[in-house]
Amino acid sequence: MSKPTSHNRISAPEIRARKGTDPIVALTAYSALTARLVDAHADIILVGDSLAMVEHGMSSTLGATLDLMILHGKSVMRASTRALVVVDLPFGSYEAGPKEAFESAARVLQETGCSAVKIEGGARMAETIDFLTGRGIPVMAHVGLTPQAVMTLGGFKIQGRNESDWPRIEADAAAVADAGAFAVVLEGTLEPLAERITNVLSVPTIGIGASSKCDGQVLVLEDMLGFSERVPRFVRRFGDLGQAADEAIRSYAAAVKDRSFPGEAEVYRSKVKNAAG
Ligand SMILES: Nc1nc(=O)c2c([nH]1)NC[C@@H]1CN(c3ccc(C(=O)N[C@@H](CCC(=O)O)C(=O)O)cc3)CN21
Ligand SMILES: CC(C)C(=O)C(=O)O
Ligand SMILES: [Mg+2]
Repeated sequence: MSKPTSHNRISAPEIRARKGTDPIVALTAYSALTARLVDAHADIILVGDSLAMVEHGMSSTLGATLDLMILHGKSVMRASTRALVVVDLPFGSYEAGPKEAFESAARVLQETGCSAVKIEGGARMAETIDFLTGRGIPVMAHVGLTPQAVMTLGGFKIQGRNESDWPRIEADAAAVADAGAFAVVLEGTLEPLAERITNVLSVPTIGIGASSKCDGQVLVLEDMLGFSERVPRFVRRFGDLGQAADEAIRSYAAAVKDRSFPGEAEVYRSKVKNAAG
């Protein structure tokens, strides 16, 4: 029996088994263009609901809808072959209960062909994570700074600044791991707390603004490429593509205005055909 092509991808169990081995490389991608670039080097491509802000100019992630996530998920799947593709379940598509979460997650897997979903929340999401994983849907969890809770948190606030909050965040991470999550994103948490959680958890932690001791790291691609104008402190700009793009677009505009574009090589000058041949 020939293997379906999707089985050439890294699987959720393979990511789980990476705990304590070499670091897991994850990045976001929302489109075919960026998915192709990331697929060459990353273990996990996350179709993050941050696309609401980065790609659609919204001021939070709350405006991402299930239809929008599926549209971007399909695009990423078409242009990737190796990486495990995880799609964020957006705000309002899973919080009401396990059944709502299953219906949303099943749509995402069926319509995009991706392998897993990510949901935000700790202990309160344990029942939902157990329900999904028990029905064939791998779940990546996300605790600490959970951007979908921006309104109740009062902003994108780093978590665990008060040591009295640590037991709650540790319990959240343990609860989602026990419920069957194959990995846990730890976002915007104090470094020693992230290290402690990584040491006690049986599944990999993927850090963003967390700790180099996490089992892997994730960043928003446009942030690390240097496209984003303002970025959180935890972002390292590994490139300056925003400036490179600005210079290219400026040159194009100048060339159009001074009529140096299009040039000889960029126009068609073959002999004009006439009735005589
Ligand atoms: N482009 C982009 N990159 C991201 O990393 C990202 C998104 N969008 N959207 C969803 C969330 C929101 N994120 C954010 C956004 C801002 C801060 C931020 O400005 N934090 C302050 C610290 C605040 C504090 O100390 O409590 C900072 O200075 O880094 C953090 C995470 C991370 N995620
Ligand atoms: C930052 C990552 C973890 C995310 O959830 C997103 O991009 O939406
Ligand atoms: Mg997200």
